[in-house]
Amino acid sequence: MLDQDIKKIIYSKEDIAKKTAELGQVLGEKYQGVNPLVVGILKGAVPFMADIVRSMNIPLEMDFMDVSSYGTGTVSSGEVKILKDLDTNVEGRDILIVEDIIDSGQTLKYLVELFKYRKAKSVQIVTLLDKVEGRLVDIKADYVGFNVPNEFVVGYGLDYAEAYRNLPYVGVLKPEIYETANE
Ligand SMILES: O=P(O)(O)OC[C@H]1O[C@H](OP(=O)(O)OP(=O)(O)O)[C@H](O)[C@@H]1O
Ligand code: HPA
Ligand SMILES: [Mg+2]
Repeated sequence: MLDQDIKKIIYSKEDIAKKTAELGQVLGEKYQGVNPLVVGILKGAVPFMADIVRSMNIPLEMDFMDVSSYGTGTVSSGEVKILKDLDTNVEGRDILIVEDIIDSGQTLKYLVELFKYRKAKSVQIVTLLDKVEGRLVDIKADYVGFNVPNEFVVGYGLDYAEAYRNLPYVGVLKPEIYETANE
């Protein structure tokens, strides 16, 4: 079973449900009356996006962008590629970017600059996990679920080589899983 590859659970299904409800409540109040464009970053943000928007009890629009810099490994290539762009024009819009994790910060730095260049009225970030020790560029989220330790984590959207996204919790993979893959 998928569970057998996990060394330890860091945030349980219940921890995540409580946190997304709290964040959604705060964001619903913050974005009341402005019809924000909530942008989920594929594919990792899908479970978090689905939970957070259902806790925001206000009119909003959703769109998705697919960017990737990790490929099948555990280290960012540093090069952010757009695999799917937004369908929506962001000019004059209040944008809330939804991410599963900020690690090196390269993905979000790129996106924030892109949306500002496209003349968004405001750009804010909500991330479930913030791995501050991973940071290589200067970027901060406006809303953070949990500060995660400097380990490669999987589950609740986060993958290793595209697997484990469907775990309902966030956990640390047993090191032998990626060590054998690198041999
Ligand atoms: O701060 P960074 O070092 O840029 O890392 C964070 C980004 O990396 C992951 O995406 P990935 O590129 O693996 O795509 P995925 O969501 O499809 O897994 C994650 O979902 C974030 O988008
Ligand atoms: O710790 C991580 N796990 C999965 N994907 C990631 N992308 C950046 N950091 C991580
Ligand atoms: Mg990934």
